[in-house]
Amino acid sequence: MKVRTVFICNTESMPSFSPAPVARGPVVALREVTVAFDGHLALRGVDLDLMGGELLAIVGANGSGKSTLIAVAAGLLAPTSGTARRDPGIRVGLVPQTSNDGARLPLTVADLVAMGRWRERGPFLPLRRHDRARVAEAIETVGLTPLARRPLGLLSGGQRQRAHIAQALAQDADLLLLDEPMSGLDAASRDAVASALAAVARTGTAVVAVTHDLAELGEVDAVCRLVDGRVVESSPAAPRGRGHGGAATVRA
Ligand SMILES: Nc1ncnc2c1ncn2[C@@H]1O[C@H](COP(=O)(O)OP(=O)(O)OP(=O)(O)O)[C@@H](O)[C@H]1O
Repeated sequence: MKVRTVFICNTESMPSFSPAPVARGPVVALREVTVAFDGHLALRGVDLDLMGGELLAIVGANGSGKSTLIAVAAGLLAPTSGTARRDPGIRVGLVPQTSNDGARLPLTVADLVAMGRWRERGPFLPLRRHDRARVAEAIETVGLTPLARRPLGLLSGGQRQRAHIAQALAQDADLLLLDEPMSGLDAASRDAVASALAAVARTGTAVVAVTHDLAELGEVDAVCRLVDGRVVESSPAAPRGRGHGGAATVRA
C-alpha cells in the first residue's frame, strides 16, 4: 500500500520548494511487520510502502499501533518479525508525539530549527547562507518568525510544537514522519502546517502524519487505517489533483 501525507503552510513563504517530484520505489517498505511488547502485539502483519512524493495519513483509535508504526518506519524500533527495509542513506525527519518536551532546553526557536541543518552542515559549525535561508524559511512556514529569538521555555505548547515541526522541515528529509503534529495547534496553524506538508511531499519527500482527524490534514494522497495493530483499510495513491480539491479516498 502506498500512503503519503503532507501538511501545508503559507505557500508564499516557500519559494525554495522545488516542484516535480521524481517517481521511484518506496523509501521504506514494511513487510509482514509484527511488533510485540511483553507478549502484546502492537503491530500485526503490517505491509506498507512509504513512497517519495506522497503524503500518507495514518489513522486509528488510541492504542491501535500508530506510534509503533512510526517508530518502526523511523528505524527506532526493530520489528519482532517481518522486515522493515529502508533506502540506504535516507535522511529521516521525525516529530514525535512528545515533541513538547523541549520546553526546558536553553534554546531559542531559531537555535532549535538550526539543529535541523546539523546533518547537512555538521553539529556546532556556523550555518552557511543556504542553511540560514532554509532555517528562516521553515520558521516562516510555521508562522514563528516574530518569535524566532524567543526561548522555547517562553512559548506556548502550540508554538513549541510548531518550532519542532519547523526543525523537521528544515532537514530536507527524504522521509518525514510526524506523530499527531496538529495536536494543540489552532486552526490557522493547522492550515499552515498542512500546506507545508503537502509542499514538502511535492518536493519528493515521503511524508507520513498520524492524525485523529483526517480533515485537519487537508488533502492527503493516501490513508492507512489501523485497528488493533492491523492495517484494515488503505488507499493507494490516486492522482493527487492538488489544487482541484480532491482528497484521498479510503477503501477496505
Ligand atoms: N514501550 C511499550 N511497552 C509496552 N507496550 C507498549 C509500548 N509502546 C506501546 N505499547 C502498546 O502497544 C499498543 C500500541 O501503542 P501505540 O502507542 O503504537 O498506539 P497509538 O495508536 O499510537 O495510540 P495513541 O493514539 O494513544 O497515541 C498499545 O496497546 C500500547 O499499550
